[in-house]
Formats: sequence, C-alpha cells, structure tokens
Amino acid sequence: MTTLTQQQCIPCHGGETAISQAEIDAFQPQIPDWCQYEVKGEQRIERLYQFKDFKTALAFTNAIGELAEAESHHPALLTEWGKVTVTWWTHTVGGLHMNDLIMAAKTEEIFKQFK
Ligand SMILES: C[C@H](O)[C@H](O)[C@H]1CNC2=NC(N)=NC(=O)C2=N1
Repeated sequence: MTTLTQQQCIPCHGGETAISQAEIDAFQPQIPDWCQYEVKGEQRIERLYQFKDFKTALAFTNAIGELAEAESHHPALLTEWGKVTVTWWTHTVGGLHMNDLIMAAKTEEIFKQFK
C-alpha cells in the first residue's frame, strides 16, 4: 500500500477512469476523517475543518489553493467564519480518481500546520 502524501497528482485531460470502491476502501484508513458521498451520480470526498476565526479559515483556504495550483488538481472550497469545507472529485472522470485521495491526504498535512 503506497502512502498517499508521497504521491503526485497526474494531469487529467480526459480518458482517465474513476477508481473502484475497493481502491477507495483500501486507502480510506489514510484519510479517516473524510466522508464519501454522491452528487448526481458522481462520487466525491469531503471534510469540514474548523478554525478559531475567519482570518485563519481564509489562510487555510489559500494554502489549499496553492497546493491545488502546484498539483494542477482543484477542489471546491467553502470558506465560512471558523470553517472550511474541502471537497475533492475529478471533473474529467465524473467521480473519484487517485488524485482526489492524494489531495485529501495532502490537505490533512497542511491542516496540521494550522493546529
Ligand atoms: C490539465 C489539468 O490537470 C486538468 O485540466 C485538471 C485541472 N484541475 C482539475 N481538478 C479537478 N478537481 N478535476 C479535474 O478534472 C481537473 N482537471
């Protein structure tokens, strides 16, 4: 089993396929606080992070934005007072790709710097 944080995202240009539920289940212990759900038939993973104020939530949002640009894989981010909801899925596969699991694990690493 490879460590998600040590992997890099691959560019998705279309033609890639979604990962299987068995693969998601195998990696889930590395991202235990993320929940998987479906929107219009597409799988996504999501986690809510909590912060002491809006400014810190915004700084975390920007740090995740920097990560997204560095890896060319981009989340949905909802920033509120004291909260950021991070959602990962892959538009080009219409569901979950390894990129999403990698990015969830890397999001966890960044959150450790905000604790
Ligand atoms: C070439 C580049 O990697 C692709 O356009 C990326 C950009 N960021 C992306 N982010 C997400 N979440 N899904 C994608 O399919 C996607 N495609």
